[in-house]
Amino acid sequence: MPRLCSGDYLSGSFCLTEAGAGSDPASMRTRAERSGDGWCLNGTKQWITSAEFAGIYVVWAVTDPEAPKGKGISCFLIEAGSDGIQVGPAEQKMGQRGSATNEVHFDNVRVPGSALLGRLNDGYRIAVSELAGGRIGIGSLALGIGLAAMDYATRYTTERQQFGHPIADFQGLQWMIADRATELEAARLLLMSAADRKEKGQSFTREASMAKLFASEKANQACYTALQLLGGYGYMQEYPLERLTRDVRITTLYEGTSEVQRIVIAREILKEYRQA
Ligand SMILES: CC(C)(COP(=O)(O)OP(=O)(O)OC[C@H]1O[C@@H](n2cnc3c(N)ncnc32)[C@H](O)[C@@H]1OP(=O)(O)O)[C@@H](O)C(=O)NCCC(=O)NCCSC(=O)CCS(=O)O
Repeated sequence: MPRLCSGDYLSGSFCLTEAGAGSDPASMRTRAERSGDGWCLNGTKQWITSAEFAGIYVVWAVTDPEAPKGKGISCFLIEAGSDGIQVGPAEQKMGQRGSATNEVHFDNVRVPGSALLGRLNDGYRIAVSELAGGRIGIGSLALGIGLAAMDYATRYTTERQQFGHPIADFQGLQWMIADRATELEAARLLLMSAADRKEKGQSFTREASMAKLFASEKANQACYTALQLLGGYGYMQEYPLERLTRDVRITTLYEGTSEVQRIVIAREILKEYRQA
């Protein structure tokens, strides 16, 4: 942590996803086998944010293949310079091109026993609980993009003249502005509520998924509307809507798709009813 906070490490990377283990990370195939006092890791992680800049990787690997699904996974902290780690080139993405996304290969990477984070075979719980916190972050990112898009487009409607009027005078457009503003405000309140619960040490899994689901879907809709308000200009790279619309698209996918958020929300609600 001190090296991450001081900037000695430009970033850390969260290495969970694999080619065959995206929405279902417990089906991962990366293995960590005992090697003397330590561990030897083999496998490939996919779509890892900032891997090419990372000083340290948080890596999940199967440590007990005989255990029931999700019960034999452990979490390791691995220094970027370790022998056997290879980082692939940055992926060519639709958006968020300011953020590098790489594959990370672990080929007989040997780490000491002290690299184990948390308890042996209890790593999957660390992954899912960290994802819940991350969802507040991605929801907030989505909200920021949605607000920026609508801010730009709303100002544009007051300046753009058609049919002898600023287009903001037309009720059809006013309703679009009103609906998006209402949805983004609701998203903001859901995010604040989830963050507040997290900060107070209360359970927040359900609230984080609700906030991420709603904020990312509504931010995508906001970018669509904002581009529509600019008409053909919105489609041009010269204007910011083209980039915002590409950047926002990933927010309903990463840190868990909208469909995964619905699984989490439904499970959390049903848990209460089943316990009653
Ligand atoms: C779809 C899933 C929610 C399904 O989960 P699973 O069925 O595989 O696992 P669970 O049984 O729900 O949970 C396992 C275990 O952990 C406990 N748990 C669950 N949530 C929490 C929590 N918030 N805090 C603490 N503990 C929690 C749960 O009770 C279980 O414990 P027991 O076994 O009962 O003891 C899940 O697979 C899922 O979320 N999938 C989506 C994965 C995802 O979001 N991937 C994104 C990867 S990161 C990314 O995209 C960004 C790139 S990067 O950062 O570089």
